[in-house]
Amino acid sequence: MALTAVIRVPSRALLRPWARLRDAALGWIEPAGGGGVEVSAQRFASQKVLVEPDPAAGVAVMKFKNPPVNSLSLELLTELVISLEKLENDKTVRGVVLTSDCPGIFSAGLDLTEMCGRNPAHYAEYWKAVQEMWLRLYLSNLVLVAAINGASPAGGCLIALTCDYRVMADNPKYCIGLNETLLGIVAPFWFKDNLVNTIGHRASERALQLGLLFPPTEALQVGMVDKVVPKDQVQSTALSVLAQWMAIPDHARQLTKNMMRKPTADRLLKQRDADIQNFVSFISRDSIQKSLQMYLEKLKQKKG
Ligand SMILES: CCCCCCC/C=C/C(=O)SCCNC(=O)CCNC(=O)[C@H](O)C(C)(C)COP(=O)(O)OP(=O)(O)OC[C@H]1O[C@@H](n2cnc3c(N)ncnc32)[C@H](O)[C@@H]1OP(=O)(O)O
Repeated sequence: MALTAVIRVPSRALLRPWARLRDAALGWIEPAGGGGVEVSAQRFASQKVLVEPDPAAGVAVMKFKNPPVNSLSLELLTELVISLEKLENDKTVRGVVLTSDCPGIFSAGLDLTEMCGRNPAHYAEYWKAVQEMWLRLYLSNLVLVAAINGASPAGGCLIALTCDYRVMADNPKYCIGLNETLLGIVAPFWFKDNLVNTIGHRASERALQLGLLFPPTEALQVGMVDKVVPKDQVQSTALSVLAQWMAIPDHARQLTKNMMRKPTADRLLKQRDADIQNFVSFISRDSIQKSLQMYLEKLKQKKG
């Protein structure tokens, strides 16, 4: 991967490359001149997120690669944020297509194994990473187009909802939606806000309470996706849409996007810590842990 962003990081963290990269990606870095050292991010080859830049076109394709189902593990979330940050800082890139490298699955959503049987400190770290992913994507200055080439429940749907435009493959087996209630859990307010901003209040109320997973044609009808095309045209269509959006002057489009989205993002930014505490206490409940364990068991038994 030809990404060569240089990140200034605190020298103390050199002992822990993983934590250092995460800190840099999440913005926990010393200011320039603060005694850090410069390292090329290219040295740390990404494994869960593949980025294919096309500088001539000013675009990149970002592919999630966390088989079998692209669950959003802490590692994938961290790599996603790092990759996005590099692209934001790359002056040759103005737009990104987000898609999946796993056949038939865009993303299975948050990684249930990160939310089951762990300790409160882990839940807090995980939730902070989920928040960070959403904030970075939702407020990105880049044009983001989701090429939804597979199933996209819950957190997978959330990623698609952060994009400026969604193209979905026409396979009726691929469903998209915020199905949290089916797991006995509740979509956080910022998931809900992002959905309401996309499909409106009444449709969101119904979709969220019932945990609806929409097949492509229904997703199109309700406005959850913008275009449905045959599977082999998803990426090319997403790239064409990207080109249309990139015909608009960046500064005008970016200011408009920010004007539309900032109030929603600010709601979370103002109460990030409280939101983390809320998540930790909710997810730590015995009843919630039991529900999630049962759901995971059901997924496993489906095979046998
Ligand atoms: C106050 C705050 C409250 C908390 C808010 C929390 C918000 C939560 C958001 C979420 O995103 S929760 C996750 C929701 N995701 C789902 O419900 C999807 C579950 N998965 C599926 O429906 C299916 O796996 C699939 C995506 C449709 C793919 O089906 P397929 O038949 O292709 O694969 P499977 O055999 O089902 O799965 C393979 C393998 O992967 C494991 N797995 C599936 N999904 C997840 C996941 N989200 N996290 C972790 N692991 C997952 C599944 O158990 C199988 O494992 P093995 O049996 O191979 O060990």
